Parts: sequence; C-alpha cells; structure tokens
Amino acid sequence: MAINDRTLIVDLLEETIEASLPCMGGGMESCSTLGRAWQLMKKHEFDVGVMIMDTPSLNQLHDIETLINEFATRWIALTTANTQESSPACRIIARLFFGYHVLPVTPEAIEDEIHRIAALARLERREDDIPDDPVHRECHMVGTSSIMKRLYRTIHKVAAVDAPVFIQGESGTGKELTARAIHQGSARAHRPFSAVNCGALPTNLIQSELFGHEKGAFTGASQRKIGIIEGTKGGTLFLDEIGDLPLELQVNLLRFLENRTIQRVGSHQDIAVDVRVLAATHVDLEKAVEDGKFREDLFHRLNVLQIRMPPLRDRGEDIEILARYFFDAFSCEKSTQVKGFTRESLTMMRLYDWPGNIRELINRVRRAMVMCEHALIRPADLGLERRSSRSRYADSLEEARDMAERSVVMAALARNTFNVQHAAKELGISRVTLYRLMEKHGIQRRHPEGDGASGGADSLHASKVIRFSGR
Ligand SMILES: Nc1ncnc2c1ncn2[C@@H]1O[C@H](COP(=O)(O)OP(=O)(O)OP(=O)(O)O)[C@@H](O)[C@H]1O
Repeated sequence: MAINDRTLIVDLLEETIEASLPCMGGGMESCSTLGRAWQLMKKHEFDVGVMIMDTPSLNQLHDIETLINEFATRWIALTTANTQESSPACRIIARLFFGYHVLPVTPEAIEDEIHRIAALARLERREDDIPDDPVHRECHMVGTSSIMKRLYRTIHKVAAVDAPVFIQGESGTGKELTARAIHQGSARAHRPFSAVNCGALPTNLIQSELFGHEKGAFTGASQRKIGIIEGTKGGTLFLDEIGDLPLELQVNLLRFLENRTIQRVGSHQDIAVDVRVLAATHVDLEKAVEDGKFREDLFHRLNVLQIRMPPLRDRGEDIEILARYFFDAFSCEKSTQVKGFTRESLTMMRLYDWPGNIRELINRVRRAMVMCEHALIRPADLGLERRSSRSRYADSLEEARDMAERSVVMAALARNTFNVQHAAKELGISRVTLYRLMEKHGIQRRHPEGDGASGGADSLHASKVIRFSGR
C-alpha cells in the first residue's frame, strides 16, 4: 500500500530508523528538525504529520506545541518507551495528537493510521473546499497554492463572525485586499467599507478624520464634519499601518472598541456607532508594545483573530499564475505586441525574492510590457537579469558561503529546469549531495503538474525512504 496522502514526517530522533515504509507517494515529505518542518508547512498543506521523538526538551515541546497550533495538520506521535517518563511530553501528546504509538511499530500499522487520519481530514475539508480556480471569486484574489487556499478558508471563517481581525504581513502582500474580502464575505457586505492608512494622515488631522468634529471645534472647523468611523456605520473599517497611530489616539480607539461609542472633536456627546474594525501592520506590533509605542490593551482588543499574509517568495507556485493574470489585465487596457514571458523570465521570477511582494510583481510586469521590444518578455525587461539570488548582505563569512552555495545550486537547477540529475552532473556532485543541499537551503522542487518542468523518476518525494524503528 502506498502513502499518497499529504503527509509530513518529522524525525527528531538522531538514530537512523530501520524497517522502511514499503512505498511512498507524491504527497510525502520528510525532515529532521522542527525549523524545517515549519518551513515546509508554510509552503504545503499536509493532512497528517508524523512526529518521531524520544524525550524532547521543554523548549522543543514548546516549539512542537506552537507548530501544531499554527497549522491544521493532524499529528501522530511515534515515541520511544523513554517518552512515557516525561510528564510534559505525555501531556502534549495527549492534548494535541490524534494518534500515539510506542516504537517499535510495524510500517503497516503506521500506514493504516495515516490513512485513517487523512480520511478524516479530507472529510473536514469537503465542508469548506476551495475550487482550483486561479482567481478566487469571492475574494478577487489570485493564487492556487496550498498557502493561498488556507488563506481563503481563513477569510471565509473570519468573515462569518464579527470580531476584530488583525492582519499581519509584509508590504504589498495583499492585506487590504484581504480586509476587503472579509468585508465582502460578511453580513456587512452591503454596508460601507472604509480603509484608512494611519501612517499617511497628518497627526493633527487624524483625530478629526476618524472621529469627526463639531463646528468651531478648532480654528478652521467652519462646519460639522462626520468622521470616517461614523461614516462607516454598519460596515467595516480597515485601519492600515495601525502601528503608526499616535498614542493619544490609541486611547480614543480603545474607548470606541470597548464602548462602541465615539465623541466628535469639540463635543462630549457619546454617539453609538456599529462598525467592525480590521487592523493591519507590516511591523512587529508585539515589539512596539514592548517598546511602549503601542498600548498593550489596544493590541489585545484588535488581536482577537489573526491572519498572517504569506510573502510572495513563499508562494512560488503562484508567481507564474499571478504574472500571467496581471499580463492579461494590462493587455486588456491597451493593445500590445507582447505575447507573454520567456521560459527564462518565468524561472527568474521564481528565483527572485520579491521584497515588495505582489505590488512589486505588478509594477515589474507592467513596466516590462511597455519596455519589451520582442514578442516575449525577457528577464532584462523585468529588471531581473542579475537579481535572482537573495539581495541582502551576509553578516558573517559562514553566511556569505551559505548564500553563495545556495545561489550556485539555484542557478544550476534553473539552468536544468529543476532536473536534479542534470543539475548534479553540471555541479560535479552526486544527486544525493544535491538533495542534501536543497534540503539545507529549503529549495523545493517544482511540482510536476505545475509547469511540466520536472517530475518523472527523479522526483524528490519518490526518492526518499523513511525508516521506522524495529527496536
Ligand atoms: N492574491 C492577490 N491576487 C491579485 N492581486 C493581489 C493579490 N494580493 C495583492 N494583490 C494586489 O497587490 C497590490 C497590493 O495589495 P494590498 O494593497 O492589498 O497590499 P498591502 O499588504 O495592504 O500593502 P501595504 O502594506 O503596502 O499597504 C494591490 O494592487 C492588490 O490588488
């Protein structure tokens, strides 16, 4: 029997484990550290995780708990007899895992357990299944990667309730689009949606912009003004860059969130306003709280539900879909002789880090369509000819070596359309060494169905054999 379910094996045991699983399908990945597990889970959605452990330290248990809580994957624990001696480990296993076995255990028993739990996960997914459409209709968002499907499901869930949502993510990742999608999917959809960039409003104006003012409240207030919050009555208010809100205004916002009333500047009359607040930031707000720049009570008020926006570099599978989507969108605006992207351009886009995320992708595609003098857009038109590797500086010699190694491996894989055998030959190393380097640097093989550039007998997934203990 083969394991085709989307399964992640995290083997925290240092010894090699014997008695291999007979066969593993394409949905299987493995790693030996929690850090690597975190990276893989950010990129792929796994139905089932198998955690192989002995006696994890308290720190490791904390990391295991965080990992399990962060993702929807259901976990099975494979432990040694020693694990039973550790009360904290037993507590975590009992509370968070869906299955538990003490090694030795037969491969068949594990396969059965994986299939049983994966079937339950599939059943649950059916309830809120997301179609494979490149543009998710309700959200007007583009992307079919598992990370985006997870985002759509989260949007769906938080849209159904009325609590504040805190959206965190780098600039240009789609925080405002997500806020709009939550509003559109909510019972407030037919009411107003207002977006305010707290960092863009001048400090002296922001109070009256948000809360409004009475006639004569200050010099120049020649008539009453209804503020943005009041004007959004019944709808959704999106406060972008909430970290830039001055401390004195944070008090007013907190009062509004607690009492659901506002006071216009120049008035002491409480006005009841029903508005749902969504907030976003690209800075670490917990750090701002620690530094005394953001009120802790307001942070907790806003942070009831959280959405973390994935950076574009973690959504490699979506880059080509997004690039083609924006290409089509701009082609409709104006006739163009350009017909699409060269294969090299698509590869370079995939290797690039995208510090400006989707906004940067939009700008590069748009500029390339104007500047391109050929039928197909080349890397130079996108300004990506020499920018494939990570563009930041190394802090140490070791890091510099690491970056150089990663870049050489990436370039060889790109030149060989991610064919590991050919890339390894070109680099003069064995395939096993190349796989090890890819794992070290978190380089994913492309999915065979994604672009037709890889797959076949040389698949990373198929080539791995995990062994379970017979001790
Ligand atoms: N998944 C997506 N599909 C299509 N377009 C997207 C997607 N995500 C973002 N965009 C587009 O990218 C641009 C930037 O998105 P948005 O303004 O929502 O990002 P942001 O995270 O709020 O940025 P900032 O932090 O700079 O305010 C917008 O033009 C938006 O329409």
